[in-house]
This record gives sequence, structure tokens and C-alpha cells, in this order.
Amino acid sequence: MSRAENQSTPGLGYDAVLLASFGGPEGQEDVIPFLRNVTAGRGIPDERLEEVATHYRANGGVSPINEQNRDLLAALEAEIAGREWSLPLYWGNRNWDPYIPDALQQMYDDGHRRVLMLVTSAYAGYSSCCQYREDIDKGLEATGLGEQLEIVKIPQFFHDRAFITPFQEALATGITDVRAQLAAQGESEAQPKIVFVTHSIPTAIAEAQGPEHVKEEFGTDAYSAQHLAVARTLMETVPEAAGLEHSLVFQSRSGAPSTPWLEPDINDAIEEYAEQGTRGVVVMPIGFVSDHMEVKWDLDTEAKETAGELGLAFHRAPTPGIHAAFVSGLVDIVARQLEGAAPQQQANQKVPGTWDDICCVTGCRPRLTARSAAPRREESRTGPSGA
Ligand SMILES: CC1=C(CCC(=O)O)c2cc3nc(cc4[nH]c(cc5[nH]c(cc1n2)c(C)c5CCC(=O)O)c(CCC(=O)O)c4C)C(CCC(=O)O)=C3C
Ligand SMILES: [Fe+2]
Repeated sequence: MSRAENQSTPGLGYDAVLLASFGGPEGQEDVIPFLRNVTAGRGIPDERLEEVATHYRANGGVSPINEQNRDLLAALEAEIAGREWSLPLYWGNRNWDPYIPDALQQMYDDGHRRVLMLVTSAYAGYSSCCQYREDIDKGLEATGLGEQLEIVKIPQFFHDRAFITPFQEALATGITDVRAQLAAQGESEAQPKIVFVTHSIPTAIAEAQGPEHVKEEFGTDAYSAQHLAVARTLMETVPEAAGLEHSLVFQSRSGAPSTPWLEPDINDAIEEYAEQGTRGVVVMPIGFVSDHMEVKWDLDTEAKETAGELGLAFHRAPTPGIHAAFVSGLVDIVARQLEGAAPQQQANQKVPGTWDDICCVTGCRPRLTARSAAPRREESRTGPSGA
């Protein structure tokens, strides 16, 4: 990159972007070590690990997530190059190679000191936000770079045009497809039910998440509220969805059976809808940014089978992946952050509401907080739509 190009990069002194993700195994021999990384110290029962291992084993021991992140990196790089910015991208995972500490070391060795972190998770929550910050802290400690390298996490982006646009398109396509399936079965009178789905989390963790004004408005925890708001926005902005019923359900529960997690499970929900007369479902995986293993297994395998056994028409919508609007929208988010815009309530907010960058309230204990994504948990709510 030439000097001239470098000068066109908008900026407040960030000199690289770290794409931070979950990571996944890339062969049979990786599966168990990967699962041990994921669950270290969190009491997931062995039977659950064995069960999850079979999901990966059935796919050659390979999670699709790493390839999807390579594709996303390439797409983001192309978009950034197209804007003639000089802003190198790096990639680090929480649970598999390339690991976060190696990425931190590499960025430092390459001369970078202030880095924006873009996480492949759109919502607030322990697993989607805090755990990334904690792992950055651990990585800074492990590499001894805590004083030299500053990592600033880009806030949740579930409400941004980048994330919403691909799902609007996907919802319209899904409805059209299920209607066509129903018509082919001679059931053109039947209407599809829209089933929004996300990852279940322990109820106690969900309920501990603030802020109160979100709980009051939606009558539920912030994690569920953010998903409900996305679902509502999609239903209201996609013409094909007019008049259809929708719900928010959960998938991929783990942990001990005695611990309550958010419900209903998608399979139970589909059974109930069938009993109530639903003839077809459009499954919208709004909890995820790519079609990784949890999408492929829990939805394309299990939920699809459940629907099939009950004779329901079924369509699983794609996640944003490398949809052009997602890629360019993410780079817009990066640009606003580079320009120092308020991280929440931004220009391209498509989901109405005041969504403080809450990350999560409990369990979010990065030790080097000040140097890694100082949480913007201000009491006052600011920004264009924060009245
Ligand atoms: C909210 C959330 C997201 C969405 C946000 C985001 O997208 O980040 C997410 C994503 C993902 N979760 C993934 C995989 C796993 N999650 C597990 C376990 C857990 N997830 C949890 C929550 C979440 N998880 C929780 C509360 C647990 C149990 C306790 C714990 O361990 O903290 C386990 C252990 C075995 C099991 O019990 O399932 C595995 C293997 C993969 C990779 C898929 C691939 O390989 O393609 C991805 C993207
Ligand atoms: Fe998970």
C-alpha cells in the first residue's frame, strides 16, 4: 500500500482489524481437542460432548465455520481494497487455530498497536460478547502485550442494516418457497409460519442481563429482546410476511438437564405448531452470521427431520454469510468506528429501540478491561434515536 492510499483511510489511529470468531475442527483428530477447548471448565456433561462430536464426525470432523471465515475475510479485504483504504485484516479464534493469542502476537510483530475487533456474533450475551473480551484479555496476558496493544471491540450489530438486509431477502425467499411447496401439495390455502430461531442460553444468564428499560419494553431479558426486535422488524418490513404468524424459539441447548435454558426448543415448537394445524414453516436462523455446524446440524438435520415426520413444508433460510450487503455493511460499521462515531444508535440502525452496548452484565469480567474494548455501559442513553 502506498502512502497516498494510506492517507485515504478514515481513522482515529486504528491500524488493523481483527476478525474474531469461534473456530472449529478441520479433521477427525481435531474434534475432541476442539470440544475440550470450548467447554474447558464449564461442566458440559460428557454425554453431551459425545453427542456433539457425532455432529462434526458426520461431516468428516470438519466444521464449516473456518472456511466461512476465510471467505468472509477475503470478501472484507476486497471491500476494503475497493475503498482504497490501507487497513490490514487479521483472524483469530477463541477455540481453534488460528488462535487469538497468535493473532495478537502477529499484529504486534507487524507493527500494529491499536486494533478494532469485529466479532462474528451480532448480539449481546456472554458467549457472543463477553467471552471474546475475556479471551482477548487472556491472550494479551499470555503474550505479555497488555501494555503495548489496544484492542477495541466493535459493539453488537444485530440492529444494523448489514445484518438485517440479508435476512429480509431470505425471509421473502423462504415464504415464497414454502407457499410453492404447499401449493404443489394442493394446500395453497395454508399459510407458512415464520419460526425465528437462535441459540439457547441458560435462563439465569439471560435474566441477569440488563438493562432494565429493555426488559420493561419487551417483558423479557435483553438477549431474547434483541432477537424479538429483529424478528418484529423483519415481519414488518418484508411485504411477503404480512399477516403471517411468527415466533421466537431456541436451539442447541447444552449443559446439565437440571439447569433451565431458554425455551421452547425448535423441535418441540414445530410439533406444537403441527398439532395446531400449521402446514409449513420458514426457519429463520437470526441468531447466527454464518451457516456453521449448529445451523447445519440442529436445523438442516434435526429440525428438518422433525418437520418432515409431521408432513410440514420446510425452508431453512440462509444466514448473512458473505452476502454483499453484509460485507459492505460491516465495512461501513468499521468505517464509522474509525471515524469515532457513537458505537450504538447509528445511522444504519434498522431495528428500532435504544440498544445500549451492553455486551453483558454478569460474567463479563475482562481483567484488562481498560485496554480491551472499554465497555460503554453508560447510564445515560445517547445517540440520534436515544430519547
Ligand atoms: C449464544 C451462543 C452462540 C451464538 C453466538 C455466536 O455465534 O458466537 C454460540 C455459537 C457457537 N457455538 C458453537 C459450538 C459450540 N458451543 C457449545 C456450547 C455452548 N454454546 C453456548 C452459546 C452460544 N454458542 C453456550 C451457552 C454453550 C454451553 C456453555 C459453554 O460452553 O459456554 C459447544 C459445546 C458442546 C455443546 O454443548 O454444544 C460447542 C461445540 C459454534 C461453532 C459451530 C461450528 O463449529 O461450526 C458457534 C458459532
Ligand atoms: Fe455454542
